[in-house]
Amino acid sequence: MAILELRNIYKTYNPTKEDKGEILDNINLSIEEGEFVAIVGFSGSGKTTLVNLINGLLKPTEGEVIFKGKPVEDTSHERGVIFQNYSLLPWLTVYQNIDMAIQEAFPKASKQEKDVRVKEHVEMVGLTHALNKYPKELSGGMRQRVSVARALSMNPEMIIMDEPLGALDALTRGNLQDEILKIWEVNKRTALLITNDVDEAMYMADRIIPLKPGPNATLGPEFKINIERPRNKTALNDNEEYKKTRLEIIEYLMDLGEQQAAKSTSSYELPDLQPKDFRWDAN
Ligand SMILES: Nc1ncnc2c1ncn2[C@@H]1O[C@H](COP(=O)(O)OP(=O)(O)OP(=O)(O)O)[C@@H](O)[C@H]1O
Repeated sequence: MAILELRNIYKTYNPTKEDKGEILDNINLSIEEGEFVAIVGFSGSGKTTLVNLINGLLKPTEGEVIFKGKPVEDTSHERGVIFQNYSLLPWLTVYQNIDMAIQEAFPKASKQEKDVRVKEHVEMVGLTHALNKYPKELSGGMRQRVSVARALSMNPEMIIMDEPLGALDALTRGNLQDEILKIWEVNKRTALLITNDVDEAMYMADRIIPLKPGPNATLGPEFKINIERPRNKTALNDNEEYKKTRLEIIEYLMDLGEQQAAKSTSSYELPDLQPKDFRWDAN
């Protein structure tokens, strides 16, 4: 059963102006319960706008976002978002940041239940030693771990990730990818990852859907990643299916980039593409 459906989404931030600045157009997507879907997009193509529409922070100009059969009207702890920029409250400790989220999702839980839940999730991301630290005392990787713990502590049915690991070094990024995958598999959640990293998308997702460059960005054809889980980064480099699909995706994105460059006088950035013969070393 589809847990999330995007139906004919059109989004502009200036509906009344002559130059409407259309961001997204004709976005249609259906995500099944338990799936892990990645959307790979060009910089500035409208990825965050799409996340905010799904999350309920924004409303589509036209079309509908349907979650569990009902139109999304507002944010909800059923959809946990892990943002690009950690978004922790700087005046609260790790414990307090997570406690606040739990308070919102489980207002009737007792103090002790909430305490157990905070500690359980902090432990899940290996930060028990930093429970009483403030965000400024943590590294980027640790802050992002807190964001992951906070999103998951609300027990969301769907985890939505907006380029959550972009700012991290390769080792921390690899470790967090594995942690997120573990949590997704063990808890049988649905996940949507927005990224500009094709390899990250291929390692984590069941299907990859490109978001074409805007204005009027729309979704491209999906690429299925038919590779058994758990996936092993070293083995993936020699997996024929992986190599073939990776090449298809990269060629598709490069073609899109070239078409866009021919149309546009302004410069823009491609997704994080690596040369076709690049080998991804395991961490
Ligand atoms: N509140 C807003 N009002 C007007 N325009 C906006 C607003 N938010 C975003 N935009 C514009 O919408 C377009 C898409 O922005 P968005 O942040 O969704 O893209 P993105 O793919 O997430 O970008 P990046 O890869 O840089 O994070 C950009 O041209 C941006 O300037």
